[in-house]
Amino acid sequence: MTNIHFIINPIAGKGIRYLSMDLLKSIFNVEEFTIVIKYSKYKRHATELTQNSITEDAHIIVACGGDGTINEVASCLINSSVKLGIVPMGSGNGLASNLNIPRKILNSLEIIRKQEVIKIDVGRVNQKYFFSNTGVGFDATVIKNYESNNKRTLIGYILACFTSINELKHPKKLKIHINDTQFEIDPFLVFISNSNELGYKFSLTPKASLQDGLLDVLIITKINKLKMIWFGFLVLIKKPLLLKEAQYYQTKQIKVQNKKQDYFDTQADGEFLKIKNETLTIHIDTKALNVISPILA
Ligand SMILES: Nc1ncnc2c1ncn2[C@@H]1O[C@H](COP(=O)(O)OP(=O)(O)OP(=O)(O)O)[C@@H](O)[C@H]1O
Repeated sequence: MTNIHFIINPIAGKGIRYLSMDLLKSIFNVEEFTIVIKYSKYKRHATELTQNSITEDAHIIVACGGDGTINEVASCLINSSVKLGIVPMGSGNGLASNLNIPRKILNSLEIIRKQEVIKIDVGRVNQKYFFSNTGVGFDATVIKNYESNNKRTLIGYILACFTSINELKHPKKLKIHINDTQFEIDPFLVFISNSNELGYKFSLTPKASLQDGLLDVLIITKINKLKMIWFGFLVLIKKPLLLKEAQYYQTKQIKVQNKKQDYFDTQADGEFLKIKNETLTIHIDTKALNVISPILA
């Protein structure tokens, strides 16, 4: 028997997310599968539920939600033989889209039933895992505003971008160590990505791959508000790297130091995060997670 556990974030995306046992039984034959359904009740609860599922000998744990839910579930499955399944129920669903997992629930369940697994890379910023992206500067401010406006939709992200343009405080003089070089910048954005998609098919790191053992890094120095709007336009037409101030790197590790402050306002997979340290060390663990995906291994 295969033990399959579904961990559902009921407020992901447009909200009121659920899966019925009848639907699941119609796809996962009860003679082959034992099905368990759990709902998260608060932030980070999916992590506790996943840890319990591992103790209960789950073979497959399915994160049903967006990138935040996937992060909470997958962080417990690094270097484990338990397979991660994904049912995209979030707003952006960047990681699911990069993995070619369809948004239609029935289709994503069919993929999970086939159990074809690939290994993907996993990023880490200090002690915190990320699967899609992390960053300092504009993206962290956008996520902070997105979380406070309570609209988990594309409109929510767009509103958060406009609020952030008005209130962005550029972190001062960050020291960057990357690929044997060091330099100092006043950044608009230091964005580090494992995946090539932010969500809604937008990307800041179009060359990124989940399986290349590398992090893709977009660094943009301080720009004025007009340039920020120009950058937004370039993102919309999928040409973010045309911005003159954009520098693009691929690396296994990047260090970001802030000598003026002993904390960073950052984000990991679209969740706002304050990290109390004057240095962020961001690196990649190659092929450390087993994910059920229609992409061939
Ligand atoms: N019952 C709950 N009540 C409130 N928050 C919850 C609950 N369950 C989970 N959460 C939190 O909801 C947040 C958002 O989840 P998630 O990222 O999956 O959805 P999303 O933001 O709509 O999608 P995406 O990140 O793909 O845009 C996560 O931080 C998670 O911890």
